[in-house]
Amino acid sequence: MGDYAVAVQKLAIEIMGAITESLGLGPIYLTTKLDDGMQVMVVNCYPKCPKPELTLGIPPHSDYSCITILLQNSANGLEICDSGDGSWKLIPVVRSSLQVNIGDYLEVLSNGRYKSVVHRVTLNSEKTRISIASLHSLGMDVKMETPKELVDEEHPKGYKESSFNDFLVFISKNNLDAGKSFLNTLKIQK
Ligand SMILES: O=C(O)CCC(=O)C(=O)O
Ligand SMILES: [Fe+2]
Repeated sequence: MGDYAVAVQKLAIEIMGAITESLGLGPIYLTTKLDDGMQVMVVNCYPKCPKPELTLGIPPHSDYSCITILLQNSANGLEICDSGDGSWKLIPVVRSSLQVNIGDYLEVLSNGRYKSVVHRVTLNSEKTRISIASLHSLGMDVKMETPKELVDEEHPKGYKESSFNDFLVFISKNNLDAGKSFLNTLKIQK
């Protein structure tokens, strides 16, 4: 697990380099902040369920990360919400691959050009599902903000800045199962 954690952090920094480059910010824009930042590893186990239609493994949420890199066993279950019509789409497991999800931080950084993905996990009656999620973000008190290069008349600043600590304060006071989203509290009403 230790070797995997180190390798996946390195990969996250590389992917984020490509993403910041795609935003015109250059490939090392966030490297130091991510290197010094938070990596949260979550190991999820969803046992077989005789009546999977009656429950969920994880309710709908978005991740408070820049990106989340997910390693899964062969049991399907991850679904993402189609922001167009609100329908749920199954993400089939592809053998020997990692799933990369965009988190709230990247939506803030990119001023909405990249969208944080709302996802959930369903259960199944045949197989136990195991996943390891690695969430990559900045340091506890380091605020993520939209750089001025990504704000102009056509793209006014859409998000307030926030840190991981701000997120922790939010979840300690709100029930995320009730559909409350931290990202929504950051959106600037236009
Ligand atoms: O188990 C999965 O596929 C997703 C897990 C997840 O969404 C999370 O840990 O935030
Ligand atoms: Fe998640």
